[in-house]
Amino acid sequence: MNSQIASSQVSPEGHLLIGGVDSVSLAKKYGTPLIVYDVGQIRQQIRKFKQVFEEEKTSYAVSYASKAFATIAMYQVAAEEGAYTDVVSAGELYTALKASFPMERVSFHGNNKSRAELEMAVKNHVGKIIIDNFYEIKLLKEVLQENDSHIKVMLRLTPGISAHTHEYDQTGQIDSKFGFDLNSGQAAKALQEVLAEPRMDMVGIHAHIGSQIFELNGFEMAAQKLMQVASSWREKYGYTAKIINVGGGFGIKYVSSDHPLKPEAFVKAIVETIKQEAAKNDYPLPEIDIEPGRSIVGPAGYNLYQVGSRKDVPGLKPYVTVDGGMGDNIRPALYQAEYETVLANNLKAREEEHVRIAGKYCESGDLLSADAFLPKTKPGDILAMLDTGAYGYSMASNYNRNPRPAVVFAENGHAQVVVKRESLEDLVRLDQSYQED
Ligand SMILES: Cc1ncc(COP(=O)(O)O)c(C=O)c1O
Ligand SMILES: N[C@@H](CCCC[NH3+])C(=O)O
Repeated sequence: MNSQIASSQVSPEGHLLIGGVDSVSLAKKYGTPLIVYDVGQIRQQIRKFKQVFEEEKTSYAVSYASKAFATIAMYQVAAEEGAYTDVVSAGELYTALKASFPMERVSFHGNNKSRAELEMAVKNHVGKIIIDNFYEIKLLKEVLQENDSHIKVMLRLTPGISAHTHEYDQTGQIDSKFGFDLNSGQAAKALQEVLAEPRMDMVGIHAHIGSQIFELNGFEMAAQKLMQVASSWREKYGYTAKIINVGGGFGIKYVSSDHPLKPEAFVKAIVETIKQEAAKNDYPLPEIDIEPGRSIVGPAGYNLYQVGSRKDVPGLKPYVTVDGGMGDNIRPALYQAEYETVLANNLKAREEEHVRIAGKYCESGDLLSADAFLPKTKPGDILAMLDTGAYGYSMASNYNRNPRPAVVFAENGHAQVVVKRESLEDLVRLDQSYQED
């Protein structure tokens, strides 16, 4: 049996249990493809992050990077667990508002926030704006004046660290599109501009080096760099950062060859680095903020699919086709991301063939798995792809006019639909007929 499945997740008839609920019954009841979250696992991960900070006795914020999975129910769970959250668009902010997420715990990120988005953030009193560029300083200044308002801000810095991860997932390297560059003096200029603006309360600095990172080193370097910048700004400009935010990016295990540290181990290393740097430079210990997305929701998510057609290719791995694909999980096509897959309706069956799991979309690249080791499958079987909770549903599309799947939250043996399946009618809801004059 797949080693990523705990024995407690196997029902007596050999079905996969998610949050104590039979996944095969869920597939029958709600249809496939279906996205199911084990909510207990989400809560547990947030608690583990918080525990590290509590043990280290530092002030902190665990800010859930909601781009990984942004729905009303998810913001509610994050709020219940005392997490903060980051949003990167009016849409995410609107969803957080609908979830009654406490606005003072929201940070607004983004490298091209529009005037309308900044207005929405200011009017709803979000906790912090993480300023990314000079244009944004100007826009925000205008918005604050027009609304006779004040807001806490942080500056996003580009620390010049190339994290070991997929090129598309790097964000801290010098030529990144995100943040103010340190070496050219951009960052110091931004600091001066922001300090000169009485409506902006400059509370600290931020860096995020990338996503799905396995090594401690990049995070330690980023933490050290931020503290060095903070110390030099204190000396040069008399400015003391109250918050150091080191972003997210803690890697998770997708396949058996992945060996990441526990997400909370990354945080411990970051806190220790910041403490050491603070002691070395006699700097008042700042609040330490993190922004994990993937590590909070990734391992808790499962995509359930029903097996349909099969194509055998002499001498090559067969294609086993399912009723979903790149529309509900673009990551394999976009990043060659790998996942483990199990036969959810018979976990006890012996794996006997290597297959390719193809999606139903009209793209040869629509392969959910290039190599899955599975028992022999037949049409109607339910496959569960594991660890799909981050950047799956949030990057879903209606390609080929396929409706997006429903999302179910399962916890303590109960399941509840938290996002309905799109209907065919939903697909044409915004369409208008065209009439020639
Ligand atoms: C600024 C920022 N914070 C946090 C995250 C979350 O990253 P992850 O989901 O890898 O933890 C991202 C995404 O890479 C990001 O851009
Ligand atoms: N969508 C990416 C992560 C993006 C992180 C956002 N900066 C992934 O699935 O790996």
